[in-house]
Formats: sequence, C-alpha cells, structure tokens
Amino acid sequence: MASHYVVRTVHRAAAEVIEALRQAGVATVHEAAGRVGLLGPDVRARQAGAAIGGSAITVSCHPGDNLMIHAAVEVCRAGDVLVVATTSPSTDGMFGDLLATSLAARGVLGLVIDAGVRDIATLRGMGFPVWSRAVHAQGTVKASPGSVNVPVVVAGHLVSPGDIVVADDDGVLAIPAATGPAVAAAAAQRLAAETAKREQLAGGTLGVDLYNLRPLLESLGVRYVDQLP
Ligand SMILES: O=C([O-])CC(=O)C(=O)O
Ligand SMILES: [Mg+2]
Repeated sequence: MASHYVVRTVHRAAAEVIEALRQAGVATVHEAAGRVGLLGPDVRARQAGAAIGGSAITVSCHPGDNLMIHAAVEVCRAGDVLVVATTSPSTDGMFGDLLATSLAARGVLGLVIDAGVRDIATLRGMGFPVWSRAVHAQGTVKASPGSVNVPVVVAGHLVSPGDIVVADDDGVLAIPAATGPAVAAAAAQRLAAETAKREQLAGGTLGVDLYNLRPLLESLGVRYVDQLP
C-alpha cells in the first residue's frame, strides 16, 4: 500500500519578504524571478481584486475526494495559502464555503486548487479568495487517503510546502522560500524602473524610442510606407 503522510513541519519564508512579493504582484515577481514560478493559466482567479502572498500548505487528494483538505486544515497557520492538487485530472467542486470558513478561522489567506470549487457567491461574499481550474457544484466524498505537505504539481508547476505563493488577478506564482529575498530585491529594482518608464510613457514618449526599437525594426526588415505598395 502506498504511503500517505500529513507532515506537520513547514519551513516558511519571512513575513516581510512575502509581503514585499505580494505588493509587487504576480507579473513583476515572475519577471524578477527570471520568468519562473508561474502556474498555468487554467487555474485562475474566481474574484476580482484579491492579492495575497503566503506560505504554501500543499495537499494531494484523490480526485472527487476532499478528505485530505479536511486533514490539512489542522496544520495551517495564519498567513498560509492552501494549495491543492488531485492525483488525476478533476474539476469536481471539492471546496466550498464551509471549508473556507474553517480555513479562515485559522488565518489562512486563500486557496489555490487544480480542481473545482463551489459556493462561489458565498466565497466572494465572505472575502475568501480562490484560484481554481473550475467552478462546479459537483459534490465529492471523504473516502480516500492522500498527503499533506508533500510536493505537488498544480497547473503544470511543482509546488513544495513552504513555497512563497503570490496570487492576484493575473494568476498564481510559487517560488522556493529560500529564493524570496533575492527575488524581492530584484522586484523592487524592477518596480522603480517601471515607475520611471510609466512617467515617460504618460508624457507621450513612444515605446519604440524609449526602448530604442527603431534600429531593431529596421534590421528585421520592417518598412514604414504611406500606402501598401
Ligand atoms: O462540503 C464540501 O464537500 C465542499 C463544500 O461545499 C464546502 O466546503 O462548503
Ligand atoms: Mg458547500
């Protein structure tokens, strides 16, 4: 029989590093990290305007079975993000407002799930943000073993317990906790550079001039004409 575990100890990143990455946002952190860490676009925000950063508590569930989500709640702490995968593809609604209420009571910031959620109106109303592959009312059972705090693959990306998870309207990103300080420093540099660029673009400077793209366009054979020849 396969081994299943609920691992209690998770090495989390420093709160100030996580907060800096949350404020920078998914797109900036993705760039600052070297274009790594993104989950695929099929796991997407189910509300507008939520932006969270936290430590991953990972869950591996049998499809159509949310037993291990219930088991995971106990090992969550304030500032965590629950990250759920299934061992084969599933869009069943394995998470809803009752589980969200339980997680919120422990200070969990949100859910990232490579499966379905339901009770979405209530989830939005209570302000518990979710990023999911589907919204589907399909009910699930509590019958099969799985694991908590083992590495899982979510929307094509490997997420390990304690990874820094940043999620907003652009999607979800997870990077190893140890890389957090360096990525936060690179993100701060990027944000400063973008502030300067934003001012120039607002003043009417064109991107082709700001980024010196005219020589590139010419070298690529792009010709400016008044009418098609
Ligand atoms: O109970 C379930 O199976 C999932 C759900 O709808 C909830 O958490 O509210
Ligand atoms: Mg429900």
